[in-house]
Amino acid sequence: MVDDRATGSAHVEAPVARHVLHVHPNHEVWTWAVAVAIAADLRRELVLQPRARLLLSGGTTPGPVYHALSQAPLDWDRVDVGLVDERWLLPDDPDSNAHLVRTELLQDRAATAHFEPMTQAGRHIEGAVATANAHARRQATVAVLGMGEDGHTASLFPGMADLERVMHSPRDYAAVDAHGCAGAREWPRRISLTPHGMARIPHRLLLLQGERKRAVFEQALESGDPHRWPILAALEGNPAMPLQVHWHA
Ligand SMILES: O=C1O[C@H](COP(=O)(O)O)[C@@H](O)[C@H](O)[C@H]1O
Repeated sequence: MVDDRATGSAHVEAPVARHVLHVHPNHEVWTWAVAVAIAADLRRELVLQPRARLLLSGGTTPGPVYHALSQAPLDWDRVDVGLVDERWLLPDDPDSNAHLVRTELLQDRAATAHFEPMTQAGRHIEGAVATANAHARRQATVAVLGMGEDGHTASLFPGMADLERVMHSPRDYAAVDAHGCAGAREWPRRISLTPHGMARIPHRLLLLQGERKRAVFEQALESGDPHRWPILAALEGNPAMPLQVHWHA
């Protein structure tokens, strides 16, 4: 474990470094450390490229990070913001991932970022997937991932009917049907980044909170079975760019 004396955070590199675990002492340090890491990745990209792309997850975990990130001094008008996954809900539905991004990130300095919601009134799910795949032709710089206690990431749920097809899809995004998966809660119809899409993104951050999620992540690593533990898909990618896991108790 390596100490970062300035923040009280520490990080552990896995023996074959497919991930690096950053252990933060509390929620506030976790929030700001993750926001600063995302901003640094975007800033580096904006030095090299005219625009940068950021893909964001929804759920209950990342809101405070997005809020902190909205205050980062960046050329936000050169940043495109897309989604890692979306529930088949309209973008202004309070349970949509788009709503979380709009209310927590696209404020303050980040208000000028260009947002690409996945859903639109009157659009069929296949049309929304096609648009998401068209946007994905532009390589994303950073993806912020979450994980449910069932081991799902994005909208890749263990046991869902479509999992095999989606796990091997050659496209970046796919429509998924997670009927019967408790982790999908009341939104089984979704659009998700696929393992193929995830692996193309150089900077992948996984945000975890609590002992339970850390234990689930460790159980997944131990098992090595991505069908039981879709979170393992987040480990795939450029071996020189391991998944950055940020955790606090
Ligand atoms: O449904 C979803 O859940 C995961 C994890 O959410 P959390 O509430 O456990 O933080 C999230 O990463 C994903 O984007 C979302 O659609």
